[in-house]
Amino acid sequence: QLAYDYYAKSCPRFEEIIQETVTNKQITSPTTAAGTLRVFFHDCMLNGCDASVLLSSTAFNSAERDADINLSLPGDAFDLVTRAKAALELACPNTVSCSDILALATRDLVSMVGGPYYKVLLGRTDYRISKSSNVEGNLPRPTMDFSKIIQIFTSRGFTLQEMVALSGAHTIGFSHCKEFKSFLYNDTHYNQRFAQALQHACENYPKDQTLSVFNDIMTPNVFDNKYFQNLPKGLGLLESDHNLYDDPRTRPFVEMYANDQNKFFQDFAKAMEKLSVYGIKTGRRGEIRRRCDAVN
Ligand code: HEM
Ligand SMILES: [Ca+2]
Ligand SMILES: [Ca+2]
Repeated sequence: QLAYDYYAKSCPRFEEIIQETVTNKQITSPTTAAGTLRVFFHDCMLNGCDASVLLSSTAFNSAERDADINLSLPGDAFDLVTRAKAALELACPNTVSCSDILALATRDLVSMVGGPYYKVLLGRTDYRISKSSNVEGNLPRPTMDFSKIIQIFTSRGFTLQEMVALSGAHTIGFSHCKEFKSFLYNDTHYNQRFAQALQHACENYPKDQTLSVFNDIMTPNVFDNKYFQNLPKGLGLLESDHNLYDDPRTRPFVEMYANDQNKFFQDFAKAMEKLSVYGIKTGRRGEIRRRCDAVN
């Protein structure tokens, strides 16, 4: 049922409208690309790419978005989907799912900031269930035991190599100080000057909870393989970033991608295609939401 040209007849301008919306949003808010990529990842890992992460809580339901780990998901990503949905409802009412919008917008943003282009199958429907209580343990945290992080990926059918390739997403975007602050003082794998700079940058945390730093200090806004080149030099930010290089199970893939950006792009593109169809719903298992933040 899924097809690359799923909306060819029902909404011929679908791809064009997404492209337009994404371009306008990314130009005015350059953090949109990373934010949207992370939202998409968090949606897909939890019960599949079904836009469950986009639902708002109601009086009767605390949604995924309000789970502790998702509170830092940036408003710009949700705003992007809202804008695309509004434009699409004008062009072709009740036709395009929010999960398809998020999948395609993510692809366009990745390539807009320099990453690889890949094809996205379309025809997802949106799930009606989203519970904050389902989140814990299903999304990786930097402080988790590394074997647990590996298990989160492998239990969903991703190989170690695919996990490392996907983690290359940290070549863009930023992290809040709370995600690495305590680790800064306990880890010997940091480059010393980098650790000092980070301590300085986070000096006012926790008084100022909004303090954050770039995931990839070399090229924070460009999708490239610098993230992997940083890791062996102690320039990784999160404990989980460090673990990718320190753990012998994943180190060979880090080294491979650090040496070969083309290989990283090829593997990232393939892994994203695989992630994009993970756990998706079609037909009556879901619905075409009228608004992306509420069930019909
Ligand atoms: C390997 C396990 C992973 C862990 C432990 C992890 C953890 C985190 C954390 C803690 C942040 C900072 C969030 C914040 O403070 O706002 C972050 C940011 C980010 N993550 Fe991950 N992540 C992982 C894998 C991934 C994967 C596979 C992707 C996408 C395919 C991804 C995409 C991103 C992006 C793009 C950002 C930047 C968000 C922004 O700038 O708004 N991460 N990650
Ligand atoms: Ca989901
Ligand atoms: Ca980069």
